[in-house]
Amino acid sequence: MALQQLQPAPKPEINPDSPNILSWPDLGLTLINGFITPEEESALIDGFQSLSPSLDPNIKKRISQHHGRHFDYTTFGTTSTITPIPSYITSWLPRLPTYPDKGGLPDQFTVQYYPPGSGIPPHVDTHSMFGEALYSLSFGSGVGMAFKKAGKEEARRIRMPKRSVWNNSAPEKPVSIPEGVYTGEEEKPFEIYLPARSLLIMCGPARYGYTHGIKPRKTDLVGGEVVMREGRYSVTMRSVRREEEVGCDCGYPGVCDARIREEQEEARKKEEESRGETSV
Ligand SMILES: O=C(O)CCC(=O)C(=O)O
Ligand SMILES: [Fe+2]
Repeated sequence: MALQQLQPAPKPEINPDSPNILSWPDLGLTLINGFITPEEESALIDGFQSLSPSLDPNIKKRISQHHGRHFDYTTFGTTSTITPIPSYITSWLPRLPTYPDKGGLPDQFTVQYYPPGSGIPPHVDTHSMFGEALYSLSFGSGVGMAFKKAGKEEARRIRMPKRSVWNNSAPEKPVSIPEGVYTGEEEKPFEIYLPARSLLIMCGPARYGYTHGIKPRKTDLVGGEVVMREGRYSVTMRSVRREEEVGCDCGYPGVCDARIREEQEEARKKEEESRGETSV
C-alpha cells in the first residue's frame, strides 16, 4: 500500500530545559517524549492483556477497555458506572501535568489496542462532557496522529449523531451549519508522530476546533524514513465535567455539541410555536 503522505507537522518549540518536551502553542498541543519508562510500558501491556486474555493475535480492529467514569458512545453522555483505576495507571498518574482550569486530574481512562493497519476516524471529542485538557499516552508502538482544522464536512458529521442525549431519533433532514463560521477554505491535515511512551496533551484549538484521528496504515514516515507500525496501545485520559460544568462556550460553534444542542432546541421551540399558531 502506498504511503499516503499528509502535510508535515508544523515546527514545534523545544523546551530548552527539557528537550524531550515539544510544544505547538498556537495549536494548544504538547508532546512529552519518554513520559513513562519501559518498565511502566511493560506493566501497561501486561495489564491490558490480563483483562483480555483471549485476545486474538490476528485481530484487525481496535479494541478498548474502560476505567474510571464511563462514557456512552451511543448517547455521547457519561453513565453512572465507575470502575476502579488499575495500579498500572495510578503508578505514573501523579506525574501527569494538570491544569485546574482545564479539568484538573483526569477521572476517565480508555485503554485501546490498535493492531498494525488499524486506526481511528477523524473526530472531535465531545466538548460539553469533558474538561478542556485531553491526554493520550502511547505505548507498544509509535503512530502518526492526523490533525485537521474542522470544516463543514466535519461539522456535518458531528451534527448527525446516531442517537443523542437530547434527541433519541436520528435527524433525517439535512443539518444546518451556522453561516459565517467557515470561510470555505479547508485546511489540509497534518500528522504528528507520537513515539511509544510519549504523552500528548491537547488543549485550546487542537482540542476544540481540530479533528484528530489515526489513518489505518501499516507504516509511518518518521524523519524521512518509513517505519513499520507495531501493535500500538494508548490511554486516553479525560476529566468528566460535573453537572454544573457541563457545557461549552468555545470559539468553534460549528463542531461544538453544546451549541448544536442549543440550536436544535431553538429550532424545536420555533417549530412548536409555529405549529401552535397554525392550529389556532
Ligand atoms: O489512541 C489515541 O491516541 C487517541 C484516541 C482518541 O482520540 C479517542 O479515543 O478519542
Ligand atoms: Fe479522540
